[in-house]
Amino acid sequence: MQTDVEHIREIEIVAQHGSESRDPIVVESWLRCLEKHGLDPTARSEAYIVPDAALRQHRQRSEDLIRIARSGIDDLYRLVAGQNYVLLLSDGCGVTVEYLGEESHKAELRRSGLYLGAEWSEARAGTCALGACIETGEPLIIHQSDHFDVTHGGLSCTAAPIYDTAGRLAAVLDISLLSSPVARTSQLLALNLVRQTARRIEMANIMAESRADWVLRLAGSPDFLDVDPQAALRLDAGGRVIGMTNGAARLMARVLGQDWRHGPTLIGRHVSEVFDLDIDTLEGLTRQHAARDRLIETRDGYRLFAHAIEPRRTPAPRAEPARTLSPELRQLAGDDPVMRRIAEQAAALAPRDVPLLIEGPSGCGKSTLARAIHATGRRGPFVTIACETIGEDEAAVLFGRGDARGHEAGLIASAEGGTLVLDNLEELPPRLQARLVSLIAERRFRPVGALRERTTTARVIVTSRGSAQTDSLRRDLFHRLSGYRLTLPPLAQRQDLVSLAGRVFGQALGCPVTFETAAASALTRHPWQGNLHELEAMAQSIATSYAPCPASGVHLGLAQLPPELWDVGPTPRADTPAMLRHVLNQHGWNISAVAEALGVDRTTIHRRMARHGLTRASKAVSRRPHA
Ligand SMILES: Nc1ncnc2c1ncn2[C@@H]1O[C@H](COP(=O)(O)OP(=O)(O)OP(=O)(O)O)[C@@H](O)[C@H]1O
Repeated sequence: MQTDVEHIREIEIVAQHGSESRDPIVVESWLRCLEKHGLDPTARSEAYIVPDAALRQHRQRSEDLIRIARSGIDDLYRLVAGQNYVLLLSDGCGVTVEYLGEESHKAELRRSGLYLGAEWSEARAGTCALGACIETGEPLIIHQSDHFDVTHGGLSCTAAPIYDTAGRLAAVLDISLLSSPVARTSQLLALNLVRQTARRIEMANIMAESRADWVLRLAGSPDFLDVDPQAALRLDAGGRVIGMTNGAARLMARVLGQDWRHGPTLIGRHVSEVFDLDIDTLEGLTRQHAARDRLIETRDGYRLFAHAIEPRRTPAPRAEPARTLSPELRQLAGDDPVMRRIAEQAAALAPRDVPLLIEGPSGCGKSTLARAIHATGRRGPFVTIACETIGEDEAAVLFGRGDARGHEAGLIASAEGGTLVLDNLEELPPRLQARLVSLIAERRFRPVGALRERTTTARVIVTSRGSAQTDSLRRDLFHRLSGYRLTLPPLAQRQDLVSLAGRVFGQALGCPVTFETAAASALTRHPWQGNLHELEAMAQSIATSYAPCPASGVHLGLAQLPPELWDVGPTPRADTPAMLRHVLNQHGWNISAVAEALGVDRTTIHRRMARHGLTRASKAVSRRPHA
């Protein structure tokens, strides 16, 4: 058994020379504690229990997850309780929102932090299973002297992450022992148990969310396929992925050559990019067929058994909620199913007093969405802070000032009663980001030089260009926001690209704009790396050639579009969603005319429309007048 002095000495040696004997996951966490969190191994800090009001907030945010996780964690606790384990469920900030432990040990457990409300983020508690699991996204064991802080040196903790169906870390499940006489390897069984329970909770979650959609469940063996699958995907009527378990995210990422940690970027990919199947072939994978026959292959050559579960038919049409969208959100959603779903989520969140994170690449419409949410749900001022314009020493611009040098209101105070948008927050200097944690979590902020904190009633919306899991957007800020997060797709993925381009060109030219098929096809194949910024710039670049524009409008061919669109690459498949929508619009949704134009029969058009989720309801949205 190591003494405290030996433990601190070991951390110092590992910091300089690395370690052969410690698990690399532990070594990396120690280094993060020293370098990223600035923790001191010689300082002992007792477990921290958040105040009751903060705990209530954390539990409220995790309510849905706790409900769904309930039976899984009860089962797990029953399995391990006899061996003195305590079970903790933490949210993405490391705050324990659910706890199962022996009542008779309550006082000791509370002292050690194995208790409701204990905060186990790495930044606060040093290396610990919950904190390291949040940082790495991996299941892991932190046993006794693996802990950074000697205060926790008796604990043995094993944790696994739970992801939501959008691929974001939602919670961490942990089982811990107050003191364990045995070696680290004894926890390997515990690790498997926690990992399996986390997987089952994710499975229950995706099933609860997917009643009206296809679910594709996967397993390596036909025997467990229908009872305990390893991964699951939720698919829309067009075969695009709209939800997944972490097992499925890892599988997709491997096939697509991406990092699974960027889970949200996998949403919207087509199932046929990952497996040798399409929405039309899912019926052959339902339980009507023997499990052994439901074999599919991934695009990188691995075989898996699959179980497709059909959507439950409900009498209410799915497009119904679109009618309840505010004009601003309806305009923003255009005629794209993914955007429509985002607009529906935004409409539900607009009246709620919660901080929001909107993310997506530059120019995909983050600020516009923030404004639409404000217009939908709030009165009062709408204040946008362009974070790239605020320097390290300009805290007073944001927070105001309240010292001998006088009083200054600051931008945060100017949003009182309205909406405060922190635009591209990752551009704000890290020291100022740190000061925003309490603004986002509790709406409190302290003006420069002031002794007291102030509160604000402004609703905070943060936008971010990157994947918010990057280091520049502080992890604790990100976790405080991650419960309410809207991820906008890049322009190239939008199904309504051609009609949207028509609107943007129409605005620039000052008259209605439509496109010939070759021009529309070029638009759908351009990568649009600058998203709407690039589309708007392109529209502006040709606008002068059409001034004055005839009131009857213009029908643009490929030659009238800028040369960067001429190199159109491979011939388009006429059934890509954006092209099909374009041809449908061109022919006033007359299926016979569309079938004739594309040289296929009407049944094929109906099948393709179903595959891409193009319905008469979405047609109504597409025919809105030009903005
Ligand atoms: N749905 C939409 N339809 C038409 N135009 C849009 C839509 N959404 C955004 N725009 C326009 O596209 C441009 C870029 O949008 P916006 O500034 O909201 O993007 P952003 O993601 O916040 O960009 P950045 O990351 O550069 O700050 C703006 O001129 C905006 O008016």
